[in-house]
Amino acid sequence: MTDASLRTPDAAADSGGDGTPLLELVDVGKHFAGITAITGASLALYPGRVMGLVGNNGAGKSTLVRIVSGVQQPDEGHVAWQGEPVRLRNPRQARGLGIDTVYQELALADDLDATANIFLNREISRGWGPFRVTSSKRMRREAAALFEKFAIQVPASGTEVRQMSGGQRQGVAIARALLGGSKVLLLDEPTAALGVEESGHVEDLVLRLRDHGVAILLVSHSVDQLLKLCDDLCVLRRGRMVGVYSRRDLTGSDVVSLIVGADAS
Ligand SMILES: Nc1ncnc2c1ncn2[C@@H]1O[C@H](COP(=O)(O)OP(=O)(O)OP(=O)(O)O)[C@@H](O)[C@H]1O
Repeated sequence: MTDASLRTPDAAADSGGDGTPLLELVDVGKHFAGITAITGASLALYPGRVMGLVGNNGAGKSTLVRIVSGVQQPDEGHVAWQGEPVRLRNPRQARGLGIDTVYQELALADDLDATANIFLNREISRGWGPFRVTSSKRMRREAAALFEKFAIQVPASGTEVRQMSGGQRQGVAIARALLGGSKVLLLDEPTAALGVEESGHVEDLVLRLRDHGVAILLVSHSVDQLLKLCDDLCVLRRGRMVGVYSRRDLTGSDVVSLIVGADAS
């Protein structure tokens, strides 16, 4: 691998200054044999802003995440990247642009340490041909620097991730996305399996990512968490987009009302 692939995001380095979103969904819809999973979904993600994605079970959140991450393609509307329409054919293409997803399962290699996990399939090596060797020292150094930059409290080397806490594992999975140069991070219920203290650590990390200019789409069922972390909230209900709201305009009971469909007033 080359040094150029070792990019971590930096504040507002990309679009956003001119008001163009990094990523936009325009009237996106997806149907399965007569079932509307989602329709009329429009939202924009900007560097250094957190968009919450909220809705009851079956509201269409996962479908929307799968569209943004390139797993599924919309059959209505379109996706735009830095103002240009784009067709995200698969997750690899999305990652190539800088869109990465951290799913609840995390998909870590349990028997490897944090450094090996974040460099998995993109190991740094030196030399050439039969003399090519992986540069463990340099990977450990770069992993440690990345953990320090985002204050991710994990042992960089020597501890298998299976021995780590849920919050630490979440940190490793997020670091892996950052190492690939993610500008847009989709976080799928990152604290669903965590206790109060560990959830707090992950929430702090989300805010640090935001402060470093990452655009975040956060799926969460916790209204408190959404109000704490998000700048904007996109509310879905039964496959339809209810709207995108500024967090400043919402109380917790407004959010609940929007989710279940009662009059928010
Ligand atoms: N591949 C599929 N085939 C058929 N129906 C699907 C498919 N994927 C999603 N759906 C349907 O689309 C609707 C939205 O599903 P989706 O998983 O996006 O909701 P969700 O908000 O993520 O729900 P949850 O919080 O339970 O994960 C549901 O009615 C679901 O059954």
